[in-house]
Amino acid sequence: MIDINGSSGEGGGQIVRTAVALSAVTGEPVRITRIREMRPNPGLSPQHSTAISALAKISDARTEGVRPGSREVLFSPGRVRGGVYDFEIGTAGSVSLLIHCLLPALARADGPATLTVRGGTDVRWSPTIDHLSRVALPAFASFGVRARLTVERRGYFPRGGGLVTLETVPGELVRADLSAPVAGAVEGVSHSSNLPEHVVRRQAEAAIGVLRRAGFDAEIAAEARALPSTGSGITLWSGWKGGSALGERGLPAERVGSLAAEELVAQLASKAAVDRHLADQLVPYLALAGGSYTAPEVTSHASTNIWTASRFLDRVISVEEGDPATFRAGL
Ligand SMILES: Nc1ncnc2c1ncn2[C@@H]1O[C@H](COP(=O)(O)OP(=O)(O)OP(=O)(O)O)[C@@H](O)[C@H]1O
Repeated sequence: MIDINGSSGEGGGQIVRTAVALSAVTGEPVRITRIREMRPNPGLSPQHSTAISALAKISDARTEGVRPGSREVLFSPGRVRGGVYDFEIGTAGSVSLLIHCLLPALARADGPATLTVRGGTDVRWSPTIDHLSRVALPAFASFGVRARLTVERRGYFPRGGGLVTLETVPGELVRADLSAPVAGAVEGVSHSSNLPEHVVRRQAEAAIGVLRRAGFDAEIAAEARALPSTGSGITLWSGWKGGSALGERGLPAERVGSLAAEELVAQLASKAAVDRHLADQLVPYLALAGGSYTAPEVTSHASTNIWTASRFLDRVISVEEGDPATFRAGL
């Protein structure tokens, strides 16, 4: 049994997701205490407890303390099974974070899996669904993760109701070295639901303006829909780097487009291979398969994720700070 102090480092939800994910992959039971102790709303949020319950279902795990508000969780996994699963995250919780939590286990399952996940696809403080499908999954694929994601319908805060299908095929994870950025054009999607058509156009035009001034051409798809939830956003990507922003009342569409483009331009200015978010999201795969990658910086999410992974796996991850910073894990 591995004991994890959930208030270590960043002390957020990611320690919990990474700990249960690696527990399911290694078969090593884990007890996580002091969960999100320093957050204004301590303990598990509904989003976290849904992720743990979903992973428990896939890995036939025995659990204790998995409910919103809980500060201590026990997770004792069985065998990870492929199959057909249907998960619903209430309160527009992030579909992407749920998938980040399940993916290491699904990659090592006893067969292919098809998941439908309902919840929020473009919500704050989490990867947009396009960051997951266009930036993270291609990078995970370099480590041998075979997954295909289809966005059937977006879901915005607070109503959610997004619908995503994930198909995975298990296999051996393989060492990868992502040391230089992938050269490629900037692509993107500007999207909205139940808002005037000009919102997606203005978001995209503002983004293109910022990107042009920085020397990048971009092709941005426009997606204006009428869905159960209302909202807007834009995600831009190039290789293993992304930038995104979400609309909100009072925030002009031009500002939303510029914010996403400025984020991507800042990431592209670095010689690093991956963006600052992907750098923490890749840690479980680096720890499982070995290899290396470069990132613009070492965030506290990244160092906390390395610490969590080191509790489950012997492979030592070393980090050289700088821009680019190098993350490396031996054979
Ligand atoms: N704009 C973004 N693009 C891509 N990834 C993002 C973005 N914003 C956040 N993330 C990623 O989402 C994850 C958030 O982890 P974090 O622990 O903060 O989540 P949480 O479960 O909401 O926890 P808490 O509420 O305790 O902070 C990290 O992997 C982070 O890199």
